[in-house]
Amino acid sequence: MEISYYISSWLFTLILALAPLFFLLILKQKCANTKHKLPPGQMGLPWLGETMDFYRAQQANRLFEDFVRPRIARHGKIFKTRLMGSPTVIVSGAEANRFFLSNEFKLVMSSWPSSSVRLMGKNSIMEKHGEQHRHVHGLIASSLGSSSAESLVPKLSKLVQRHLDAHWSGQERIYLYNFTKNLTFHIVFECLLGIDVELGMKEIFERVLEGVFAPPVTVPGTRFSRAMRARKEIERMLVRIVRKKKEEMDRKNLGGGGGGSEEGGAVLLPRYVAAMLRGEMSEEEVIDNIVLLVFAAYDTTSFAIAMTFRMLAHHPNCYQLLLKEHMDVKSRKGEGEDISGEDIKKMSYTWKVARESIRLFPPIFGSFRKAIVDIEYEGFTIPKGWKVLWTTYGTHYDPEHFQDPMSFNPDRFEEAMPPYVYVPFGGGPRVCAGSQLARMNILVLVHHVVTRYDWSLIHPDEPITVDPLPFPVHGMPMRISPK
Ligand code: HEM
Repeated sequence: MEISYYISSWLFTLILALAPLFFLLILKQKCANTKHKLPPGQMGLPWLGETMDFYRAQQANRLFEDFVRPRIARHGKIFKTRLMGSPTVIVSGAEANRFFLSNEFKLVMSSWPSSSVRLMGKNSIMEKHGEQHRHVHGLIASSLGSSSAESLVPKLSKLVQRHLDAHWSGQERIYLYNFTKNLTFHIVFECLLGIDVELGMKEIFERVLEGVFAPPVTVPGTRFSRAMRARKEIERMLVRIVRKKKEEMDRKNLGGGGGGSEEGGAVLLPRYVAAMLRGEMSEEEVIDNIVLLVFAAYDTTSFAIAMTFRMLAHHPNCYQLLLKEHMDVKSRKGEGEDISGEDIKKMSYTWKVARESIRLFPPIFGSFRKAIVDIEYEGFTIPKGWKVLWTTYGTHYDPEHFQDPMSFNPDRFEEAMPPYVYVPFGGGPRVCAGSQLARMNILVLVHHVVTRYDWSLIHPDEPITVDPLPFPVHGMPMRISPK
């Protein structure tokens, strides 16, 4: 009796003594919860999260309609989910684009699947940060600043005509998307890099690109292991080409301050090799960045061209305006005289048509970043290590920025856009380094097609699928006849 009385009074004293401590702990937890408030949203199943819904929507090219929009309606423009095991916050709107894209390296860093990194190489621009990133980005961007890109026009125009002669002459039906892929591949190598395309090169590159988003399984027979083998083949080819260029430039003593510009203006390989000779880039960096450029340019530009023609087929009035623009350019040329960088400036309506097509059909839906610190944004905390996904659709399809957003209206580009609203080429330090080349590629091809051929689409509403970037399922067959 005495013992039980002793124990209960001892317990009572202990509880009394610890009560303030418990109270403080609960208070602290509550404060922490309100201070570190996670965005609303569903994390879904363990590890898998909402991955299946995300990929189903993406594959049908309905990521915004079927995945993002319903969640914005439920939770608002910032919401959390879980994709492929990673807690992820999806953000929408111009302010979110500005915040996350301009804070690259400070709050976030771009985040690619390990298969992409292994196939592009760990020395490519996608894996570079800070000063090293700025150097490589600067080399590409200065080769393709608007005036340098315009200096590529004569070469690009000859290449386009050569491809039209080789693949369209005498044909009644061509596959536009497949044609533009082949053409873009040659443009990147021959016009931008200054490398002749060798037999079988494109097929090997395609095998590399097929594995870029595949699971990184190295068992023989998988997409990824095939892609890794192709990557080694490409590497051998490129090492030979880069070393040959290095010897040539070494002999001519062209490594110095001119950055290789003595070797031919905007052409990039001599610039890369000059940086190598100055000790600013390694051979591995040059090789990895060549592979990365093909990956960055190939499917994106081809899809942009395909969608521009699709929109022209759907909007005959716009086509008439565009055709007049090109016939005017052609009529001012002498017999056999080719277009120049100056003529590109006269294709402003065509560029509006292309920009509007890319707004509605962005080749890249957005991209992933990883939080490198805890981020406070809009009253929520995004914990360090979480992924952030910004999307082009978040602004491109928003009536706040684009009146009647799903309608095709090239004239909306007469007004200047506020920053971070029209973002098919991204923004901030990682803004697309090749947007000017994409512009030249689109304008020059459109010019030669519409001035030389009458054309119509065989499937004007051809379905688009995504794997991992969007493309028309039948390769966009077109009926053509010479004018
Ligand atoms: C219509 C065609 C194109 C579209 C829509 C496009 C879109 C984009 C986007 C959205 C990004 C940023 C990705 C991110 O923020 O993570 C990007 C980056 C990049 N693009 Fe493009 N691109 C196109 C064509 C090209 C071409 C033709 C080239 C070069 C030949 C190119 C080279 C690059 C490079 C090097 C980067 C990485 C920049 C960096 O990390 O600093 N792109 N592109």
